Amino acid sequence: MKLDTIDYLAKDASKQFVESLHQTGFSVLRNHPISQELVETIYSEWQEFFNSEEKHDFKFNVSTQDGFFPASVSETAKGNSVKDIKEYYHYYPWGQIPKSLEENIVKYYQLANSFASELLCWIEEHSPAEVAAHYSIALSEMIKDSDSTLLRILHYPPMTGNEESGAIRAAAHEDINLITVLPAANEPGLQVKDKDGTWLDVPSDFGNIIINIGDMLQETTNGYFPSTSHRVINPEGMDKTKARISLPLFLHPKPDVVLSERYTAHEYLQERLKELGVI
Ligand SMILES: O=C(O)CCC(=O)C(=O)O
Ligand SMILES: [Fe+2]
Repeated sequence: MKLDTIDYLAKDASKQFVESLHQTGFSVLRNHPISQELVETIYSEWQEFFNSEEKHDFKFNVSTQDGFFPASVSETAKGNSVKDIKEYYHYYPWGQIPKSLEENIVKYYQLANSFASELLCWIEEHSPAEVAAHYSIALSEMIKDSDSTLLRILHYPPMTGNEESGAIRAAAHEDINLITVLPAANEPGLQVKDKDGTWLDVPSDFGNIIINIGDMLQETTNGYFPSTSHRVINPEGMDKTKARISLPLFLHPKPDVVLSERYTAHEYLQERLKELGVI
């Protein structure tokens, strides 16, 4: 398996993009319309937030899952017993957000959502007819005005040497949602699992944007678009002292969208959150 970066401005970009998603579950775009300056500003604003004590004033609401998740309650990936070495913030447009961080996050949320909608149109356009026949509504309609789409701001702190044995920044997992839009983080570490089980580095040049398939689109397409395992490995050498910030947007359909004969989006999400021990 090979992950090339695709030029968003190329004539056949949409075709290459969708082919890569079909083959690998991942696609990496350069020359895309998401402002790198905005992404960098967000990284530095949130680094400051995670370094401050203010974050504890925004502790997540258990029932609605918005807000700050400290490392002590951080996720344990499905099938894993050790917690990931990370803390994060869940932003929803209806959820809590520090005033000083609101403007850029709202701007980014809107930009990335409309970009995702264009990419879902690309996916639909290049889906084989027998796959597209199972879309209950247009893919871009599934996420339109959805309250469930989640922007996660992730902070992987510098390594201290006291981490739990076997813990990594993000253990191997698959995303639950339809697709994920992920600007390359400010530090490396993201890897994707090849069909033969080898871990490959995702080309994460600063400025690239990574799109991956989640379980919901895999369910809807009966596996035509695979939801591939990925992880974030720990830094080595000099990089150990560096924090890593990343900004995945998890595109979630509206709850009553029918994904397949077996599931609506709501039913699917509940089942997966239960498995994760989040609810
Ligand atoms: O931090 C990253 O680059 C990836 C994070 C991720 O895969 C996730 O939060 O689902
Ligand atoms: Fe992920």
